[in-house]
Amino acid sequence: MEPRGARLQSSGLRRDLHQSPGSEKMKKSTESMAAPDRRVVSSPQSPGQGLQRNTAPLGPLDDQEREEAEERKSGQRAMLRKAQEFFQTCDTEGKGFIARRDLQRLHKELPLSLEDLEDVFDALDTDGNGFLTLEEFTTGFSHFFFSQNNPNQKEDAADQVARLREEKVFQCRGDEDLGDMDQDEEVQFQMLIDKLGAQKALEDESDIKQLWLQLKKDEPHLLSNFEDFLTRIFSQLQEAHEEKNELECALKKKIAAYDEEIQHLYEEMEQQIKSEREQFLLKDTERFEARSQELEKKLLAKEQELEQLNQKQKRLEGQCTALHNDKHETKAENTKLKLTNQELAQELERTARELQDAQQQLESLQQEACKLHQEKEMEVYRVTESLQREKSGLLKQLDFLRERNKHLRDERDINFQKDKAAKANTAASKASWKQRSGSVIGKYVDGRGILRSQSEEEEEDVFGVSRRRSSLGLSGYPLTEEEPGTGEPGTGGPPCRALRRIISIEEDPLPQLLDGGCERPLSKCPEEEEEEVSDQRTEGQAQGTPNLGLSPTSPRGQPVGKEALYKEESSLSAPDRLFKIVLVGNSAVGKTSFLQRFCEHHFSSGMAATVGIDYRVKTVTVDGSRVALQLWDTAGQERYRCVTQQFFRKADGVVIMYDLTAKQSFLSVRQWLNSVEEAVGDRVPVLLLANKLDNEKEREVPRGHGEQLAKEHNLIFYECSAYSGHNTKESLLHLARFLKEQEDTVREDIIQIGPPVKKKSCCG
Ligand SMILES: Nc1nc2c(ncn2[C@@H]2O[C@H](COP(=O)(O)OP(=O)(O)OP(=O)(O)O)[C@@H](O)[C@H]2O)c(=O)[nH]1
Ligand SMILES: [Ca+2]
Ligand SMILES: [Mg+2]
Repeated sequence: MEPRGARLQSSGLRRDLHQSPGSEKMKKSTESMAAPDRRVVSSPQSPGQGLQRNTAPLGPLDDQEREEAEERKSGQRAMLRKAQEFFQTCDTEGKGFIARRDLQRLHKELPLSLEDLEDVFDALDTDGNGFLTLEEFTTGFSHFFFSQNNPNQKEDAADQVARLREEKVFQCRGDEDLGDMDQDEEVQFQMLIDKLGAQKALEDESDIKQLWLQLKKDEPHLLSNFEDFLTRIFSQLQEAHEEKNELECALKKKIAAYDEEIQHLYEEMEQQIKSEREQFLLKDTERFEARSQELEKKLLAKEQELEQLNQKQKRLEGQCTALHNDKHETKAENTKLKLTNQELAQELERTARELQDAQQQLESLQQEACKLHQEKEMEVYRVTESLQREKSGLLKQLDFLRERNKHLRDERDINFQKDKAAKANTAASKASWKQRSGSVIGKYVDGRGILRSQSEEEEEDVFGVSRRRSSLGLSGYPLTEEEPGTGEPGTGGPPCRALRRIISIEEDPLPQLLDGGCERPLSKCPEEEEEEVSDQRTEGQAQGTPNLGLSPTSPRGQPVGKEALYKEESSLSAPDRLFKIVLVGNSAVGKTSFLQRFCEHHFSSGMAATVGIDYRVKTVTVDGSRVALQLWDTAGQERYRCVTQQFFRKADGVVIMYDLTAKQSFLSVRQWLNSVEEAVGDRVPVLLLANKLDNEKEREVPRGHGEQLAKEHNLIFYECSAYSGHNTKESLLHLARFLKEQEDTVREDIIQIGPPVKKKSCCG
């Protein structure tokens, strides 16, 4: 139930509005409400449309009325202004209309209850749409105003105003004359009020009291009607009030129910939210935990990695330090090594100097040795040469003696009759020397035997020489072999002396030719000059012919009286160097025949087997230089092998010969190779010759075998024929060239003091 004060206040406001538009209270309140915009408050406003409409139907007025109208008009304007100001105060948001709640908001600022304000709103909201336009608002205001101030308005309006005026009067009077009321009347009225039961319904009973008092005083007959009316009204009011209370009660209940429901819903919602939140939190926590575990794992891994890296770094640091130390050590060592190096370099320099000195010394020594060697060779050659000369002289003498012998034989034939016994003797001795079993010496021995018996003085000289020629290197072996055959042992001193002379290859010499001496080496083949010409053909022909023409019938082909001619020629072509070449091979392979072909350019069948050793010298031109070849012809017969062996030692080259028509001679080649190797190793080049190529019909050794053997032992290989002369010269020239080239290389090496050269391959 609303307090009484509120109802009174509400009527107070209405009173204020009716009484004076410019009343202080209202002004104050509106001003306070419009405080945010004072300009609006102060500026005068043009009157609204509704105002003009309302003011238009004013009729003709007298002066007083005009004054009143004027007054009304100004009051109207002020009222309108106030209404607008109030409207704006209410419409704080500037929407252009006032909603119910806008007005309700003012209940704190205005001395009105919410209920009063609602009543005001309902009254102003003429179209009932729930909000007040400015027009509605001002119209409402002016309606109040005009209905209050204009008595010429419609009847109901006039009534209203009159009533309001009465009210006003009563109020004033009530205020002023309350004390004047009779105690009696007061009691009467109270009784009425009690009867009506209006105390509860009426907040301010003064109005009714005054009305009742007035009625009682002015028209007492209407009083009962009024009282009935009041009773009816109040009963209705009571009913309405009760109804209202009931409704309020129901509303409250409903509100409570709603509240409860809302509370319930709220709680439910809260519960739901809570559970949701919890779930979410749970999930979140789980996720967070999982994530944190993951992160922890990662962190752990990272930490381990870090640890590893740390260790690595430490290790590297350690290594660094070690390396640093090493570096220092190495530096120190380096310095030491450098010092050592310097020392060594100095030493090396010193050694090099010493070496150089030594080399120089060596060189000079070598030169000296070379010189000595040359001198020696020259000496030996000179000796050989003199021997040759001697030999040649002796041969001449022999020829002469043979001639003599012939003569003597002739004489003997003449004397045959005289001495028969002597004749028979001589014939027998001669026959025994005709066989091949004999040796070259045999011829001389044969001659000597005869000579000896014929001429004692001449014989001595002749035999001395002839024996030497045939028994070279044999220590008089032929003598013991052959003398018995002749039945004439070496009785005299001279023959023994001559035969015992040993000419070994060691003593063998560089020809005197090298000295450029004019002495002619008689041991040379008679056709030597011709041979040289074979290299330089034009010369040879001219020289060769006279030789042959002069040649006497001597078996060894040494023409008498040729010596002078050779002497002259020899001076023209002195050899640069001398090579000693030893020929070996089984007996009868044709060594002697080969040499004869090579040196003398002819072949004689029925050659006697060589006894011991023989030699020839031949000068050839190889690549523009003169080379003297000292060719040692050995005896192939078994019994002379030990002699042959000795000759290998000083040989520069060896020729091993086999007979391609005699397989045995080829099979023996290996033995010969062994012998050579035993004596000189493999430092000496070997020429393997297969002789008798002319006799192809009887060939027993295929060419391939010879080639194969040569290849195996790194030999020079030729097939030749002493008979036809095929390959005789070529093969020996090949060997000579090889020897020369080898020597050239060695010489160069000696000069350069280089390392010793390996033996050069001969079959290139
Ligand atoms: N058909 C032919 N017969 C030859 C050839 N060479 C040599 N003869 C003959 O073979 C025989 C032996 O010749 P020699 O020259 O005495 O043999 P050798 O090798 O000197 O013999 P020894 O002095 O005993 O070592 C002789 O009857 C020669 O006529 C040749 O090329 N062809
Ligand atoms: Ca409205
Ligand atoms: Mg021979």
